[in-house]
Amino acid sequence: MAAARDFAEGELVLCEEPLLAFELFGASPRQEVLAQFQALAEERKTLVADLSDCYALPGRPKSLHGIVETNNIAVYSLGLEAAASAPASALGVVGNLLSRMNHSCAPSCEASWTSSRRASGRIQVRTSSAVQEGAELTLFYEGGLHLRAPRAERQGALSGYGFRCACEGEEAQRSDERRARMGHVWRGLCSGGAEDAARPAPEALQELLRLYDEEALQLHGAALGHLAAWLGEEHPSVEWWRRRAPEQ
Ligand SMILES: C[S@@+](CC[C@H](N)C(=O)[O-])C[C@H]1O[C@@H](n2cnc3c(N)ncnc32)[C@H](O)[C@@H]1O
Repeated sequence: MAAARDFAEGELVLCEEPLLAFELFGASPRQEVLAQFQALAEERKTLVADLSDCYALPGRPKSLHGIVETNNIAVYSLGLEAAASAPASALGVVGNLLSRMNHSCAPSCEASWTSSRRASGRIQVRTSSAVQEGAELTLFYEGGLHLRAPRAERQGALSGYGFRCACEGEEAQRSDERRARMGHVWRGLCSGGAEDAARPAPEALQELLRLYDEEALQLHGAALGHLAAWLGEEHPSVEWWRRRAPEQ
């Protein structure tokens, strides 16, 4: 999907009612998807069926499962109501426009849910940096979960989408080191480094933000969702990050 005009950072690219939106870490996502699909109006069923299925063999029919695996984008949102058993508030979302977007490990856009309530929300995509007319509008399919991981790990996480992300180039080695460091700092923040409520580990957060900048990753909304899910919305680190997040 290419930009039809210039977009400023943080601009709304699309906002749509999802075709399917299921709990990624729910007890039975396949059954949930099937029930949602069966409840769709006929024309919306056709929109789902028109999406690609990277699992379908040549000449053989597509399957709902294959379409969902190929097209669901993981979205983590602050305060999103989730099943009590879920480790994070995460939805797998299939959308008529959303699912036309390609993946990039340094994406130009970020997807989020418009509401703290799953039932009343829509999926929206905003640019995370300025995008020029004609440039591709891309998303990180895994919703940021594997964003702070080296290339090999990202490629493994993306294998279910039926393509191999071609992050190459001279910078690949340095990028791997930076993302490994991002993962390390991130895990420190989530498992103790930011536990002290009076002192939200500002050095670690600043290092993390600097690494985001060096990687040209302006995805603070996704980072915010993860922090909130793991530390709780009231944690000072979450508040610190919230001030840098794009408008919802
Ligand atoms: C969610 S769909 C994306 C929309 C699809 N390109 C279309 O034309 O409708 C996912 C599929 O797009 C392709 N794709 C997405 N991002 C890609 C990338 N970075 N490199 C290669 N193929 C990609 C893969 O075939 C993948 O199975």
